Amino acid sequence: MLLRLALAIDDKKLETKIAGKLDFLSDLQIKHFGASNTAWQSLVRSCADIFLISDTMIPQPVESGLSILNNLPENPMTIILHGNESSADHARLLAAGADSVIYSGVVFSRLVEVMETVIDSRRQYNLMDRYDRKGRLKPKLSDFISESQQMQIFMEEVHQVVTSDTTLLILGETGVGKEHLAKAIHAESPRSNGPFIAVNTAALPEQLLESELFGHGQGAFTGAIRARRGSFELAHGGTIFLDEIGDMPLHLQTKLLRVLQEYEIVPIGSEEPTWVDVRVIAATNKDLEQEIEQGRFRRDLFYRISVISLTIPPLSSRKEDIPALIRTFISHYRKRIGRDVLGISDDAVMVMTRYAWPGNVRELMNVIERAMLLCRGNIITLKNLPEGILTGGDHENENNISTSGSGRASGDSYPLDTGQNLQDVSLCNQANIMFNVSEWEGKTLPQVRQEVVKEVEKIFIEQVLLKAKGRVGKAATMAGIHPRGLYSKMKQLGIEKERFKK
Ligand SMILES: Nc1ncnc2c1ncn2[C@@H]1O[C@H](COP(=O)(O)OP(=O)(O)OP(=O)(O)O)[C@@H](O)[C@H]1O
Repeated sequence: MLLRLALAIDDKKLETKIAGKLDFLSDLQIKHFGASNTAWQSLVRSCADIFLISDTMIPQPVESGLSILNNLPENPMTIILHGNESSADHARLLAAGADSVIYSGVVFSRLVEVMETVIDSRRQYNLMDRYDRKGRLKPKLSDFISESQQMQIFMEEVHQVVTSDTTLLILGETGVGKEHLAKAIHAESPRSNGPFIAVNTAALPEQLLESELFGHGQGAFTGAIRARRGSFELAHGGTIFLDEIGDMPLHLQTKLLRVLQEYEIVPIGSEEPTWVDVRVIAATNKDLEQEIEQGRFRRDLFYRISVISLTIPPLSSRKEDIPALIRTFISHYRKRIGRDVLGISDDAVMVMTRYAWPGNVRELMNVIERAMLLCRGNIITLKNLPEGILTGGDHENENNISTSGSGRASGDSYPLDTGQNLQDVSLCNQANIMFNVSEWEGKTLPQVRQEVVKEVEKIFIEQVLLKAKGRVGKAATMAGIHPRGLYSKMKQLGIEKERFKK
């Protein structure tokens, strides 16, 4: 983040000397306000992080003057240069809320030392403010679930680009984890000590977005009573994440292109460019090539941002990741919502694995959170899942299903899709997926046959009931048996039709 230092010192020579000494700090932007009668109003609206001002600048009584500065939204640090050494005056200013009071006649090197310390602590404060107050999850690349081959290949690509400082374009369907990935890349990049600032470019009207990105000066437009710093300035030394870049208005695309070429921003209403050191990660779920064809996206900007592009595979194409993601979210929400939910039944996992997840990981997270809130015991069951999931949506990509790693226990069940969806799985794997093979040890073939038949019947009946949405008559027709026969089987196997009703 760029730090703003506001100087209003009644000794012009001293002000110039201090500015000259601190000018080498690349994250410091120095603004001079002079010592005129009108300087105070501009100071208050300057959006500064640090004020270095003469005591003569503060309106009387000093207590109210300092309280105005202390109540500014930036929560600035105030250093007062005092014309005399009187410790009583210094104590009064400190009691009134100044962070530091220095005698203006002090040795110059001592004054610079104090300033450097204040600037450093402000840097730390800004970082703490960004990361700790909101207590957000800090994603790590190592936490990305990659049971599926698609995700393993994808994460290899990610690891190759994480340490480079190049602009990145992350593509993928909505909710697939583009911002999550951008945060993880930032956290493992050499910029991880700097801020990560995310801006959703589709969420704001054009003028607000421009101000959000580049900032504005005081009086830049009606209502701009105070200066405002833009996200590029806040992201100085770190990463800016431009979400939904495909929705950015054309005229801002031109401004953005300039930033990417020159690394300079010009706040609205200002003519003074400011240099920023920022890595840009952009994301979209739109087809940018198509947007270019339609004249809605600049080709030159596309080339600039897509030096490296990463496409996160949709959840529907990496269903092997679903059981592990479910477990991760259960333990995440267990802590967050304080519910003693320990796991999820296998039939619920199976149904979730077969669902198409158009809202991707976000939708999966929401379904788990909801299920945990509804769950009466400590295991999530089919009853806790929304109808849309139970009826399976369009059951897209069923041939991607695998439940490896779901930790099945004997006696649990899930509906099996008969036929082709297991074609490419070896026989041995099929057995392991469907049954707890280790429990067959020491049993005779007739005993195992009886157990297996019972299990297969259960799976099959659940499958037809699921398809028939709990209507026993329809399920019996699909199963090719009499409804009475199906009822008695269901009773014997402990299957309740209510679980499958819409
Ligand atoms: N691999 C993952 N592990 C854990 N949580 C994840 C993962 N991927 C995504 N999430 C979570 O899913 C939710 C949606 O992710 P995110 O906002 O990054 O998606 P997105 O692709 O940027 O969505 P949109 O296109 O709608 O902006 C977030 O709460 C995020 O923390």
